[in-house]
Amino acid sequence: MTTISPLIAGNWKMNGVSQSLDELTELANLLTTGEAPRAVVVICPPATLVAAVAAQGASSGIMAGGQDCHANASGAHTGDVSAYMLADAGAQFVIVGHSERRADHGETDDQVRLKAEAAIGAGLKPIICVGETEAQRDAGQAESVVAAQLAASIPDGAGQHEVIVAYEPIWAIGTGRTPSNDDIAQMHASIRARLVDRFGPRGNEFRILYGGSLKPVNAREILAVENVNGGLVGGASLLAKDFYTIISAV
Ligand SMILES: O=C(CO)COP(=O)(O)O
Repeated sequence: MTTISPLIAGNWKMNGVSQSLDELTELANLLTTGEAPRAVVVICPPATLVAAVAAQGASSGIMAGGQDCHANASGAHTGDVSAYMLADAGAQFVIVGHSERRADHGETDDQVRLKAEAAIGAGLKPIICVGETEAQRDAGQAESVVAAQLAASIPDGAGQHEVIVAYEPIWAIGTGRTPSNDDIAQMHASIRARLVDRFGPRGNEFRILYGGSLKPVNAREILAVENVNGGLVGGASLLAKDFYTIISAV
């Protein structure tokens, strides 16, 4: 099995104004004064802060990412931001297909795939999110739902680029609940198998992140689960100390 360098990404969601960059400064201090982090560290702030995070994070190795992008490079799309614009602002990553966008904006797998393609085209690394609802898990459909999302959301060209998958069970997001380690292991193994099926040995090199109530208290055990190659952190990424504790748990 190829060794994959783990990645911890903070998704600030619609939290954070310019003062929040104080947290970034604190995180940078923790990262540069403590033991060198064993993970690639990414912060995905609101679009208004991407340029500031990219500029301010650079000296401590923190990279910036967007939380979404439009599938087109430019055009009449009021309120949207393209992958090129994020790259131009200094981003290196972009989250696509987050369940909150799938739910709030009716985003389909096809749209998510087009966004991922746009991201790749702009030189960004897409973090493609998948995950089941609680009802789907209770009905024993979690793996088939995620498999269908993977099949339709990941572009065919992903094997030639750096594409990251994030498994985020919807019922675990912001709830303080997480799947058992066995359930996480089973889902990540299933995702891995599908990636290898589709992309051959290259499928072993994709990072598969876990997201959903990843916290300082559970990070060490979740991040140690096989095929968990890092995390996508919401609430706990807003405080530098908490986020640093998760990074250090790798
Ligand atoms: O949605 C998430 C990250 O994208 C997870 O959010 P929480 O860590 O707040 O559960």
